[in-house]
Amino acid sequence: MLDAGETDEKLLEVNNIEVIYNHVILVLKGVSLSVPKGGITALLGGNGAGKTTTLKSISNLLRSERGEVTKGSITYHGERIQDLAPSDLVKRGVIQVMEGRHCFEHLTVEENLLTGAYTRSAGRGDIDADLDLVYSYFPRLKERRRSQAGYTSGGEQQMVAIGRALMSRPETILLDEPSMGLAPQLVEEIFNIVKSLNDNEGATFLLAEQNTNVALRFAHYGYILESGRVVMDGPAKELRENPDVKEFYLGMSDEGRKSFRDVRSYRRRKRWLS
Ligand SMILES: Nc1ncnc2c1ncn2[C@@H]1O[C@H](COP(=O)(O)OP(=O)(O)OP(=O)(O)O)[C@@H](O)[C@H]1O
Repeated sequence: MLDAGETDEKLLEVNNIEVIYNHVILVLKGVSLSVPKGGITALLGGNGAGKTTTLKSISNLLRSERGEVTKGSITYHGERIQDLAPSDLVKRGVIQVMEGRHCFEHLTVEENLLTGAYTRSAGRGDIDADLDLVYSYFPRLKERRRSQAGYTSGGEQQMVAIGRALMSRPETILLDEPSMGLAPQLVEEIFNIVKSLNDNEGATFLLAEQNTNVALRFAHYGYILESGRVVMDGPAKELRENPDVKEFYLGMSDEGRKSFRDVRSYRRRKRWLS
């Protein structure tokens, strides 16, 4: 059964992609995933698993890092998007919010938001209406609209980064590690806003997150990446109940602490998969 807001229309399809950095470093070894329209899909995994690389492959931001998709394909609404410039992709409705917030520190909060509308030819009236929409989701940003972004808190900068993405009126938002460096209460606040944007505006999300716990509470579906491969995927509810996910990603297990032997057999299994 589909959760509220989620449809079974496939929007974004990543088919068996391989990514190589600097012509030699193989980082993604055949990643496939599919993002339904109106859903929140989570890309999970530890440091270096390949989450950011997957998002950048989709948004075409690899080239500046000497990275390249060498095999496989990526389609959006059935159209191959691999050769599009990132700005053309934004025009088609796909935008990435980079890890680490990336605000223009010397601009005010509102000026930062306005930069998000640059790909559109909308008039001032439409843009003002979109600003109001962003402020309705992030009332804190309205209070701080005239503050220099560099002097706002980490949580507010994350809100600016998401708000700026919203200004391009995206259909799909690729959100990289929204919880990074934020206190638990703020992480909860950000994820609640993601959920309301999904519920009320129908925004589709693909989010990369190390915080499996919070991501699986808010997402509809999850993919777990390890060493550049998807090792497990399923509806978020099922992943939350899966004993291996509980043990290795959520830090809990039904049978109490597993023995070292069990851990070793899991590691063997992981090695076998990689
Ligand atoms: N520009 C680059 N050149 C070479 N190797 C890279 C580059 N960017 C990333 N890598 C390597 O690719 C692998 C995957 O990195 P990636 O950033 O995609 O992982 P991640 O799952 O997002 O991890 P994190 O949560 O730490 O950001 C890592 O081993 C990393 O060292």
